[in-house]
Amino acid sequence: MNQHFSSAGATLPPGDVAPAGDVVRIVDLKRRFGRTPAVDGVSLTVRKGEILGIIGRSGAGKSTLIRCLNGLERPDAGQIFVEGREITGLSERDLQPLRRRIGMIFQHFNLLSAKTVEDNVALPLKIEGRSKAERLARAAELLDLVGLADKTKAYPASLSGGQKQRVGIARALAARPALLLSDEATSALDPETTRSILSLLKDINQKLGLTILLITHEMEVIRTIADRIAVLDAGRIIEEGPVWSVFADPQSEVTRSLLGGIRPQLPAAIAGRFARSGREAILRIDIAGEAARRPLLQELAAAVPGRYRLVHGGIDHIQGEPVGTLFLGAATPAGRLAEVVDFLNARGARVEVLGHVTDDV
Ligand SMILES: Nc1ncnc2c1ncn2[C@@H]1O[C@H](COP(=O)(O)OP(=O)(O)OP(=O)(O)O)[C@@H](O)[C@H]1O
Repeated sequence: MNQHFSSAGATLPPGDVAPAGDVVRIVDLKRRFGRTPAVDGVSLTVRKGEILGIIGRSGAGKSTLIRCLNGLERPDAGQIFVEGREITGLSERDLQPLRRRIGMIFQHFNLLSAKTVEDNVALPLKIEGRSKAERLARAAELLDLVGLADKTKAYPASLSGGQKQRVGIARALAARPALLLSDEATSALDPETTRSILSLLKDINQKLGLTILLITHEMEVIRTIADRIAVLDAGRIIEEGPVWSVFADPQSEVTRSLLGGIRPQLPAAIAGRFARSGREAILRIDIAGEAARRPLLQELAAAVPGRYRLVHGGIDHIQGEPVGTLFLGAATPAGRLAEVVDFLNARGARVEVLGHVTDDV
């Protein structure tokens, strides 16, 4: 892997080689603007072949983190290693070859309107001084990969947003980067086009083993393609883990709020009928992994007598793991609701009693 850096001129202090498999390693990175700590001690690793999603609200520090990573911003403290080479502190000249190891795609595509699709894709290779024949062959190969083989001679203005982003992806891959950095790459696209671009990115990740760092404010994007998620807030990583487990059991209020839009909610028609005298409790049951695989409801009915019915919810699959929320109506003999909650908790479910209804919702 290090052969790419023969001209980088960066020397590594002993012991500072990133472990094999880490494409990016960020250690205690800090960057402040006046009194604002935009990035406030971020440590993060992007492993070879994975898709890591970084999510955060507006102002969380995502752009600053990216700008530090691609060398556009100088951090105040901390270190960034790309394929084991430290980039922090390098001169602009020494940074250039390392910068080429990172391909970027952007929200607004950043294509050159006066150049054809093929020339846009080949541009990074022109900058590298590759021959025209080599550039055209690589552009053709990449346009085929992104499904635009018939648009070689077209100009960006004649393309749809999704097609423009496909050109952006092809261009980002031209110089065979170690990392693809996606900065809100689907934020300007409609939901259907977003799905097709995400599916293309996943496909490329699997086919080429390409490592992807994806910055977004949309949980749906993370859910669809990321392996791991890191939640950034006020310049800090406040939560990190496999996507399915963070979705199943978010630890922070910020993550819960970011997940708000895509987590199942009790329909307002039911919540609006909560009544003090209701006999039937409505429970929210969050389950994932093992708890979602077992016949939980059957076991519950056998352990605590009562009438149980599913009023809303279901099981989704994230990275092949079952993750879901069930809204259960539980009419149990007086005083036994606590047993239901304890039973479910003991089997790894998280349970919340939302309210009570009369039997007819
Ligand atoms: N050049 C700058 N000068 C002053 N303050 C800055 C500068 N760049 C960023 N900031 C501040 O740093 C904090 C983090 O900003 P940043 O743009 O990195 O967040 P973000 O997560 O990318 O937000 P968004 O999603 O809105 O782009 C914000 O409070 C922002 O106002």
